[in-house]
Amino acid sequence: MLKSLRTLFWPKTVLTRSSSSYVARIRYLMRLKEDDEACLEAMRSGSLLLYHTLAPLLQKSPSGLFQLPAINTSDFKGILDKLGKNRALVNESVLIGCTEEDVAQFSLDVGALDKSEMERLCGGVFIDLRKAFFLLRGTEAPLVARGQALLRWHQTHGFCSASGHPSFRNQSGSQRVCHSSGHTYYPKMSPVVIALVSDGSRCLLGRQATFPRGMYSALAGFCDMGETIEETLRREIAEEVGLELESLRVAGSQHWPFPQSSFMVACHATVAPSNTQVSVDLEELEDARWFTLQEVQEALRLKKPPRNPEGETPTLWLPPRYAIAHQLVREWVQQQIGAHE
Ligand SMILES: NC(=O)C1=CN([C@@H]2O[C@H](COP(=O)(O)OP(=O)(O)OC[C@H]3O[C@@H](n4cnc5c(N)ncnc54)[C@H](OP(=O)(O)O)[C@@H]3O)[C@@H](O)[C@H]2O)C=CC1
Ligand SMILES: [Mg+2]
Repeated sequence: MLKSLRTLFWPKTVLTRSSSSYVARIRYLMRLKEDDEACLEAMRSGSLLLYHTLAPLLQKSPSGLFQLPAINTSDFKGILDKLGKNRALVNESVLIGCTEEDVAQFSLDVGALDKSEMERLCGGVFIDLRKAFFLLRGTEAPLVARGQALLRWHQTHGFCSASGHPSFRNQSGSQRVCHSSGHTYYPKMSPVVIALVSDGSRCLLGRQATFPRGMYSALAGFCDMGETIEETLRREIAEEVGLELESLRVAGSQHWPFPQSSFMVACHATVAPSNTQVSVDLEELEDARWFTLQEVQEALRLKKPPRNPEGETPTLWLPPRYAIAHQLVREWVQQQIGAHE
């Protein structure tokens, strides 16, 4: 069991940290990305986030909460020794960050090793990332998403699209190079705009047929080549629900790992109260409709997803806390409450 291992839990982000230590850490990470030797050196004293076929390893803390165990690299080498596996596996990990104590953080997919044996030796369980998002809190959800996204990118970008030859990663995993064509490839995110549309008193939510029963989310769409955020959102809302936007305001952004990495730009948008007749594009969405403040507040109060069995009218539920759609809904609720005080 992992009891014999030194397990470090990821520290919480401190927003008031001094800028000098922040700058020093960023400069250190820059060097690790560019210098293979320095990266290998940092790996020796670094910590690892483990995945099995892209499912992250989670541990239950004594208080019953799930957390990400950051396993010391040297302890992980001990596990490989026990399994009779080559220690060089550690070098396949990719750099994902650095703690405030200057410990370099890496993620590694151990899909080539026996899953239950790894779970036993590490004292955790590999959980599908979508489920992990419901279990993790604070800065752990974005960290686990980042680690998975970078591993996935390497697993799916092994060849140069110009020459067809294999491409090779640098030690940190921040890029891949094809020695035949000379092309350098960097991890890619697709830009997406997501918006919570309001008519002043209600908000518009939609669902795709693949969503769990009862789940609705803010409307989203990928940017077409050359589009601005405003153009994408205007087009997507017109395409998906047949409405013309009156205004929009950018409210935040996040990296989203599903199905491939997206860069989500989140907005609050409005339509005129006289222009609320929804016409759903059923190719894109199964349903979209207006929800009242009360309906949304009830959904936010749910502690866990409702059962919603077939044949019964489903209870509304919303994307997980970490999804930016969830944050948009919470902000809208606050705006509505503020407007009526
Ligand atoms: N974090 C959050 O809160 C939320 C995140 N999202 C994410 O936003 C993203 C976009 O939302 P969605 O409504 O599905 O987008 P769209 O409305 O743009 O529809 C998706 C379709 O667009 C096509 N498409 C165009 N460009 C791309 C691209 N670069 N990558 C993949 N598909 C592309 C695909 O069609 P085809 O397969 O026919 O080629 C795909 O099925 C999804 O990844 C979703 O997971 C959505 C809601 C909430
Ligand atoms: Mg869409």
